[in-house]
Amino acid sequence: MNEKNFIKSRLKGFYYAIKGAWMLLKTEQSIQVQMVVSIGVIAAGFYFDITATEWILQLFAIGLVISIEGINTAVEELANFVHPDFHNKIGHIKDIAAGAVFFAAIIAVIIAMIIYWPYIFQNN
Ligand SMILES: Nc1ncnc2c1ncn2[C@@H]1O[C@H](COP(=O)(O)OP(=O)(O)OP(=O)(O)O)[C@@H](O)[C@H]1O
Repeated sequence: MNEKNFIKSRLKGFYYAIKGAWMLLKTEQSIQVQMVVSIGVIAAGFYFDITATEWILQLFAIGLVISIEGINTAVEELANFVHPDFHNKIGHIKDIAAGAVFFAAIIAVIIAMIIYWPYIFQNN
């Protein structure tokens, strides 16, 4: 593959990724909820004027949750496509994918508590 084709295929990959991100935002309620929560904590970040390190942790947590939620959606879509009917194995696969989101969400909540607890409850 020459250099021009390489750049072209990378740009195409980028376009598909943007398209996928837009589809997630437009169609997936779980992603829309995560987006609203993310906007809320970003607003809180500005309101409490959190430090650069806290911003990094907060943005990392937001990225982690939204990314895993997106992968969970892809797993669900794939499961529904491969086996549209009820099957214990499909249920198991979907539960595991949802479990991954749970881990990320719990960590994000803990990070948010560590960041905001001092700003909210220790006014000094
Ligand atoms: N085809 C299936 N076979 C067995 N269990 C399923 C199947 N589809 C869903 N389940 C069970 O229902 C749970 C929720 O499924 P899913 O995440 O697809 O949500 P939904 O309520 O079916 O649809 P949506 O999230 O799109 O509103 C799964 O974690 C799994 O336990």
